Amino acid sequence: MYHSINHSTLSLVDLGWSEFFDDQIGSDETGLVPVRVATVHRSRMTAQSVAGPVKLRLPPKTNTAYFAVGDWVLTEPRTHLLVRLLERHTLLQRQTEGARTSQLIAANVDTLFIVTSCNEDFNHARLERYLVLANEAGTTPVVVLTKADQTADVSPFLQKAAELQRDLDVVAVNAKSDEAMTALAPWCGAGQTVALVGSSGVGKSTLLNTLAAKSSETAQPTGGIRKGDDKGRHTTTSRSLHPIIGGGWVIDTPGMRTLHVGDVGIGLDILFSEIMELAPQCRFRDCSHTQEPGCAVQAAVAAGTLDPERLARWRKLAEENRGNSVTESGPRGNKTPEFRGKRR
Ligand SMILES: Nc1nc2c(ncn2[C@@H]2O[C@H](COP(=O)(O)OP(=O)(O)OP(=O)(O)O)[C@@H](O)[C@H]2O)c(=O)[nH]1
Ligand SMILES: [Zn+2]
Repeated sequence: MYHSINHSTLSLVDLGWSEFFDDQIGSDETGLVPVRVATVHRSRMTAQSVAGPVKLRLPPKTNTAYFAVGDWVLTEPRTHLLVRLLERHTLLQRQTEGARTSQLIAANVDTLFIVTSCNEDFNHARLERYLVLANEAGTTPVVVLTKADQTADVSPFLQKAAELQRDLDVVAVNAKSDEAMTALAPWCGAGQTVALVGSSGVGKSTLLNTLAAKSSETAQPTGGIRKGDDKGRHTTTSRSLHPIIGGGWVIDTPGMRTLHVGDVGIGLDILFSEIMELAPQCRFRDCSHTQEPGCAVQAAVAAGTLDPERLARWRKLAEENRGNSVTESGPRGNKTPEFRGKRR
């Protein structure tokens, strides 16, 4: 089976362009060409243009760490010289331990496919961290449960995933099969951008190869999983923008071992909305929901409508977020909130 992308039929809208970006073009910039960043390396970057892939010419002293895969940039038509980065619609980023700025994961992503498999990779606390990341970026999260073909019953996994966040979409697939493509089609239409995150070995590369219908020469290498511990080996090393068959774009991300949270207040409130909605009913406005009298959150735990482990995970993330946020005073309070995504 061989598929090819006919670049001559691509429009800017097919590439993910919208009014949001159009509105940013100055009257003196109409001669410049918008292209979408496809790969970011230490000293070089490539992009997708309506005419196909291009190698960007970078001005001297360009710091490529300020650019993310999925970014829209304006370029000189003949030289492909990078002129200006356009403001992002969404920005997925993560805090790195001890780092003063965050690491950019991907920009202008509509949907984040949070990939986990129907085995012991499934981990509430880890998935909740990915959900916070997506919520904070303004990106719609979808939990994709892979290896549905390797479990007798997917329903407990579907159930556990659906409980992670209100109105969360959850899909179970065999990442190796073309049916995965059909199941994920609602988020992969023309001009839509999805990104894949998840632990090593859950099937991100396999899913990417299915979505992009990679031939064996262009396929991402996939790692054979080690028997016994359900942990894969790291096989993905860099991120890039790939066309999805039938429309849309997919960005793969290298396995992220640690995912710290900071400056994600909105992301946390969306994730734990059932807890947030109880808080105003507590007797004390500054209730810590631990042992205060008249605490609506503790009452929900006692009534069996709120899982105490869920409450404990909220507490842990909220505390970590407080310690890592710029709005807090203290040693980390002088961080500059640069390059933050715009919320919808
Ligand atoms: N049967 C089955 N095997 C799968 C499925 N998804 C992934 N695999 C297998 O699981 C192994 C790991 O998949 P990868 O796609 O390499 O995982 P990854 O998430 O890209 O891993 P990293 O590159 O390390 O981040 C491979 O041997 C895949 O063939 C699935 O849905 N069903
Ligand atoms: Zn309370």
